[in-house]
Amino acid sequence: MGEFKNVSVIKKANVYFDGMVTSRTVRFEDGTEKTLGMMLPGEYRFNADAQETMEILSGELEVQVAGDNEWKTFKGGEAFVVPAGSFFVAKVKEPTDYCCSYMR
Ligand SMILES: O=P(O)(O)O[C@H]1O[C@H](CO)[C@@H](O)[C@H]1O
Ligand SMILES: Nc1ncnc2[nH]cnc12
Repeated sequence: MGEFKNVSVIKKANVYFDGMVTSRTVRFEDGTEKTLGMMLPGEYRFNADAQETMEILSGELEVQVAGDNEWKTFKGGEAFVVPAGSFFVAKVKEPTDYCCSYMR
């Protein structure tokens, strides 16, 4: 599914880590939101208030989700889940395109 239909897109970009990570918010008719983002190479910690699913569209990163003591590599076509109220650390190896789905 390469596109979303009947959505609202918030004009203002979400900017993190001095612009090394940016995203756009897409709002669906049922009130749920996803963000479409790009992460440039670097290491970042992301807080996750709500549970989220990070779908990697292209690129490569290593991820450690809160509490895990291992790093897992994800590439285009793969995804990982971050529990609500936790965080994950990402070591981004190349520009990484992602779609993050937030569970309300
Ligand atoms: O949405 P909050 O909790 O502010 O967290 C966001 O802000 C932090 C970067 O400033 C990252 O951890 C990102 O996940
Ligand atoms: N928790 C998060 N998940 C995905 N992208 C983000 N950008 C900033 N925080 C994020």
